[in-house]
This record gives sequence, structure tokens and C-alpha cells, in this order.
Amino acid sequence: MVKRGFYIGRFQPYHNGHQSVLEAISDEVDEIIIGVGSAQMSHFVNNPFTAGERIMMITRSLDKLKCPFYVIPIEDVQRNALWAAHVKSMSPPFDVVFSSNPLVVELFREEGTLVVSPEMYERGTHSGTEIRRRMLMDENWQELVPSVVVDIIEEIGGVRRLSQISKKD
Ligand SMILES: Nc1ncnc2c1ncn2[C@@H]1O[C@H](COP(=O)(O)OP(=O)(O)OP(=O)(O)O)[C@@H](O)[C@H]1O
Ligand SMILES: NC(=O)c1ccc[n+]([C@@H]2O[C@H](COP(=O)(O)O)[C@@H](O)[C@H]2O)c1
Repeated sequence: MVKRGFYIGRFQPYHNGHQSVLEAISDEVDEIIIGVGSAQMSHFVNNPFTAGERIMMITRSLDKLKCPFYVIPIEDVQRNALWAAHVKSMSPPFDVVFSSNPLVVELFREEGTLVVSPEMYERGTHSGTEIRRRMLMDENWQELVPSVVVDIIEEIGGVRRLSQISKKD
């Protein structure tokens, strides 16, 4: 039987913390499904990138991953109580969820799925929040993400977009 793991995040943007967790997970399972959460969101200060842009960041960063993976967009739903079932209805089947998000952990446990919370990787600096802050302050955000993510953000004008949408009236 193929053992599949499911990992979800917003990936705004995908960073080295996510990469480190996914490399570790690839030793534990045969295949990984990566859910791009809040897929409907883009062009907000806390969610600047589209689902397609995030899928590109993840797919290119993982080209040397040890196991096969699938990247699927998952839109939010109004009712938390239905969310785990919503995810399962959109995803290839999986046996275990990897997440450190307390709400995600609770919703999948209540639904009856095994959940494992991976260790954080240099969380002080490696968070989407810190990377977006650095982009806006013109500080070194590039060191916190895989080099292909730097290329993609350059290609789509990501820093300019973030800075434009962060302007107040
Ligand atoms: N540095 C890290 N090391 C390990 N796991 C991480 C790290 N940062 C985030 N994660 C985990 O990755 C998953 C996806 O997180 P997400 O995409 O929201 O990243 P984030 O850095 O927490 O973003 P934001 O700061 O924008 O909320 C979550 O389970 C989160 O706990
Ligand atoms: N009701 C819902 O739609 C619901 C509930 C729990 C998590 N989620 C999503 O799962 C993702 C979790 O990712 P993070 O761990 O990065 O926060 C987010 O996109 C979040 O919006 C959605």
C-alpha cells in the first residue's frame, strides 16, 4: 500500500521552512500531497500571490524531492466543521496530515485522520509574515526562500505588487 501524506499551507510565499519540513516528510511517506490553502486569495497584503504562482514556487522548489508529489489548490469554506471533509473531497487519498496549525490539527483529528506536527525550522525568521515584512522594508528576504522562488517573485513583479497594495489612502 502506498502511504500518502498531506501538507497544507498558504505559502505566501513558499520558504525554506516549508522546504525543510517537506524534505523530512519525504523520508516518512511514499507520496506527498501539498494543499495550497486559501487558494481564492491573492493581491492582499497578507496573501499577495495567486494559487497558480504559489503552485509554481512549490513545484520548481521540489524538483529534487525524493518522492512523488502533487500540488492542489484548496479554497476556504465558510464552515470550519466541514473543512476537513472539503479537503478530502478535493485531494488524492491520504493516510496522515502534517501540520502545526492548531485549527488544522483539531479539524482533522475530529474527522478521524492521523495528524503529525513537524518541528519548526528557524521559525524566528522563516515565516511568511517576516518575509513579506522584509519585502516591504527592502531588507534581505531572498535568503529565506529557495532561489527559484526569488526568480518567480522577480518574474511576476511580486515585491512591486506587494508594495503597491500595501499603500493606504
Ligand atoms: N519555519 C517553519 N518551519 C516549519 N514549519 C513551518 C515554518 N513556517 C511555517 N511552517 C508550517 O508550514 C505550514 C504552512 O504555513 P504557512 O504557509 O501559513 O507559512 P507561515 O510562514 O506560517 O505563513 P504566515 O506567516 O504568512 O502565516 C503550517 O503548518 C506552518 O506551521
Ligand atoms: N474553514 C476553512 O476554510 C479553513 C479551516 C482551516 C484551515 N483552512 C486553511 O488551511 C490553510 C492552513 O494553512 P496555514 O497553516 O498556513 O495557516 C489556510 O489556507 C487556511 O485558510 C481553512
